[in-house]
Amino acid sequence: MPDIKITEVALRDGSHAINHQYTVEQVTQIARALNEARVPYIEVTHGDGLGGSTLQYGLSKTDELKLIEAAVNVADFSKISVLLLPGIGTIKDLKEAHKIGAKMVRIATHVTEADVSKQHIVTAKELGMETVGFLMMSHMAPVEKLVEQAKLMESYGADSVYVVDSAGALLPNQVSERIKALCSELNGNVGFHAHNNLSLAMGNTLAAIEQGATRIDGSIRCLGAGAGNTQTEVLVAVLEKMGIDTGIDLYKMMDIAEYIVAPILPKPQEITKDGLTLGYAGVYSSFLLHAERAAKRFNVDSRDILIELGKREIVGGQEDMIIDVAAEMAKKNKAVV
Ligand SMILES: C[C@H](O)CC(=O)C(=O)O
Ligand SMILES: [Mn+2]
Repeated sequence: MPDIKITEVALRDGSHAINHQYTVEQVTQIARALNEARVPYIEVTHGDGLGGSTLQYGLSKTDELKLIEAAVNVADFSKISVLLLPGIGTIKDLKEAHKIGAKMVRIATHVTEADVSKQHIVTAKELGMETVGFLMMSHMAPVEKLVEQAKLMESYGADSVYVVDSAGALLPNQVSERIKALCSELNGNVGFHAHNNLSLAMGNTLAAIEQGATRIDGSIRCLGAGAGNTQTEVLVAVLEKMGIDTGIDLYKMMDIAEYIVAPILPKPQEITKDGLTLGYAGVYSSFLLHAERAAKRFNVDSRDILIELGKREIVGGQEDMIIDVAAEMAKKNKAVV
């Protein structure tokens, strides 16, 4: 039994970074290779979870059930996971994903809205799926609130609850206090999902592990929203050096990153000015491309849009506000000229 169980999220969180353009061929190739490298969990879904393919969130090139099925077909070791945000994905979507072979589901809510996850968690458990509560934008709630919400998810039946640093805004001490509190208050596993917008994904992940988190997310070659997540192959190497077992084959992961994932990246994953602004302003990482498009359309600075979104505490599901904010800025700029 590995000490730390890693969920590879490039085929879900990375969907944001490539504008939801995954093909069946790409998912098949990547999932097959990750399975051979013995990654415990591989998450495959639209970036915004089941049912995310909409004008609001971005249309997928390929029906996500086809992508999930493609991954299931080549994974005899790895469990295929799906993400579901209540309000975007439905119980029907969950049942369909389960029917085609998804073994784990992560039910994601804003950090203060765990109560909306109840029926989805209950249904997932009834279906016999491993079930995870995923508390997004965890930097926006004080520790006590986070604990309260995590306990709710556990009371509905979640096997694990994650602290999700959606904006890549948490500092290491803030991760430590959150994970420590959850580990002492919950009976199940505690997990951590990072974004690298402030270059802290690895440091924060190690802080989480030090405080007792045993479920950790990573994206190979950093293929995730914003500046990406904790880079999985690097994490495997670091943990190996620390004597922590992940059960994952390091050389195979390096090869997948170099020869399969890097060639499909539209551009190398790095901390750009906009990626950095996400972490600095505490904005949802998946807003990056939306804000960049709005900035171009309205001829305003994308950083100003992101800073304003942060001030207004805009969260996932409010993507239409990105356009509103950009339009307002353009109007103001015009008035000044
Ligand atoms: C729907 C989001 O992209 C989920 C996630 O990965 C995060 O909040 O971070
Ligand atoms: Mn994420």
